[in-house]
Amino acid sequence: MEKQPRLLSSQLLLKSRVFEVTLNRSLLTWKEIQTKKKRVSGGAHNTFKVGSYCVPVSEIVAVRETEVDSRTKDEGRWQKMSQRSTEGYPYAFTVSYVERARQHRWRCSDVTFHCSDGSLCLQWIQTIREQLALLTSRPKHLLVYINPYGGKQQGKRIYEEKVAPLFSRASISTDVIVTEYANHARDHLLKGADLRKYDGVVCVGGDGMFSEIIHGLISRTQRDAGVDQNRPEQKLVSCGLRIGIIPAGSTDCICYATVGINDPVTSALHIIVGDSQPLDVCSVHHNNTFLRYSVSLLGYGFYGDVLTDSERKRWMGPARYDFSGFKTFLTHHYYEGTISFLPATNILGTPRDKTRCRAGCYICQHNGQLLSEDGQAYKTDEDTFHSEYGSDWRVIRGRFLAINAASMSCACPRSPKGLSPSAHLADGTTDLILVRKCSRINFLRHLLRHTNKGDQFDLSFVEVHRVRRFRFVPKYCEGDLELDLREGGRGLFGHICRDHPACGCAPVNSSWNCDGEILPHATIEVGVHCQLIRLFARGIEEQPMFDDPCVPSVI
Ligand SMILES: Nc1ncnc2c1ncn2[C@@H]1O[C@H](COP(=O)(O)OP(=O)(O)OP(=O)(O)O)[C@@H](O)[C@H]1O
Ligand SMILES: CCCCCCCCCCCCC/C=C/[C@@H](O)[C@H](CO)NC(C)=O
Ligand SMILES: [Ca+2]
Repeated sequence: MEKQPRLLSSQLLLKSRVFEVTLNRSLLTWKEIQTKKKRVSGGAHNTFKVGSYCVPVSEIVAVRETEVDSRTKDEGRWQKMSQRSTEGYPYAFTVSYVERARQHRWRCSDVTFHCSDGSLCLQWIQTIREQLALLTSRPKHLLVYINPYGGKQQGKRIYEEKVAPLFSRASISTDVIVTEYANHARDHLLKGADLRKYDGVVCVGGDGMFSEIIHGLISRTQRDAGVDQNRPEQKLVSCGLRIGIIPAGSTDCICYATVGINDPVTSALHIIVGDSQPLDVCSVHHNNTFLRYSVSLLGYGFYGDVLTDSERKRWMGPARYDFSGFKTFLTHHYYEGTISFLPATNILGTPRDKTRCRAGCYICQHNGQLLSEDGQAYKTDEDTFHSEYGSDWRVIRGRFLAINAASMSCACPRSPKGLSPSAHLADGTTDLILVRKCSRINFLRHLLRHTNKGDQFDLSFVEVHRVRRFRFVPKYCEGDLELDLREGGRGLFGHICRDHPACGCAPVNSSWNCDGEILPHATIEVGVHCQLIRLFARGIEEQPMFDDPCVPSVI
């Protein structure tokens, strides 16, 4: 690696020991000067190692002047520091930086360096600040929406106690709106907010709240650009503002699948360092009318029924999904219909390969580049689009327990590898998973494989296709019949019995679960818009970085 010119280098005191501290354009390093040696155990001979640490400048949160007291704070308790320990070093500055912990968790840690004179101390502070100012991808002013009722209703507390102090340490100013009703954030983004003032939007809540934010932002962007969202084949304009997710919901699938953990401090730090992760967005239409956008799961059958049932049990909090999941599993309803899809061809990756979408994903970059070069998915090619029964499209009629389209892995704490473990965040495709009618025990095998190492696709009744577009038409959908059935119309068609002798009144149609919202129609048409939005995230990092030399650990 090319050696970077030093911007500053001084001998400073850290915890009573003298370190050579160096700053160049990309790294802050501190190396103990060998006055004392640290014994490292484990060898036949005694070996000695000198502490040497480094932090990338891009992961420094802030630097501040620190008042030197005879008392110093150490690991949460106040300790008396001997007068000798800071003698000759009466000035100090503290660097806050990102430290990696287990399971993709980030923490904000502090290191305080003591200096022999005041001007040197100020020079360090000023030079580090100048370096931080060069990081133009960092947000300075954010618009924050808090859903006080998401998840365990802790959104406001989480933001105030864990996130706001970090934003203020990083000199990020915020306008905060605590929502007062559902769709408050969406409508504010769509109609009220002056978005030119902000470098990004932050959503404190769960997947449903995130969905509100993207609907506000995407629709606003299309409206401003004069783009008609009702045309399914329309190429959409990508959004300029990045979105940060502070997880405070029940599933927090989008946060988990893009960061690797649902932890508010980790997410806040990804926002502060100005990460950027593009994300595919599916548009969902019914009869040439725009319905909704989806970034994670579009699920018909099992996941639609789980959601429909769980919405009536919101009072249970996150546990409602377990309750409704178990209940829906027992009902074991299947649904008939026709699914047609346009397979994604000439791309890297398949839904059954072992590659995982990780930070800096090559497959996303490669496939995204292909799409932007030839505009393949949106040639506004009425021909391809309408040739449903032409050679490009595939058509499958059948009885399904579940039809799931996963535009990302949909990993979440309940299923750490997700519904489609090899799906990509930004490759312009969605993984269409068809689970045909099978026995309860087989369906259970499929479900349980979401939670263990088993391959949930390696079952005769499951198939998975990586697609750019798909359509679904339920068997029973003529005219108003569909609506009548869906709206619980207990009228003429409300109780159509099929071969369910036990209940005698199985519903003929399910509903679509669209990122946790129920769609009003079963007949839908879906297209993937490659990298339409960007998050303050970087994708899941390849491995816990404990052994990486470039974190504050002994080199
Ligand atoms: N002030 C509010 N009052 C009532 N509902 C709100 C309010 N603000 C937002 N909402 C709605 O609450 C719904 C659920 O919120 P959210 O997604 O934050 O939590 P969740 O459903 O518990 O979590 P998840 O979506 O991860 O399962 C969203 O659809 C959102 O539109
Ligand atoms: C009877 C055993 C069942 C075990 C099943 C475990 C499978 C869990 C897979 C969960 C995937 C969730 C995908 C995310 C969907 C979100 O969009 C949505 C809104 O938050 N959440 C749900 C639960 O619909
Ligand atoms: Ca994708």
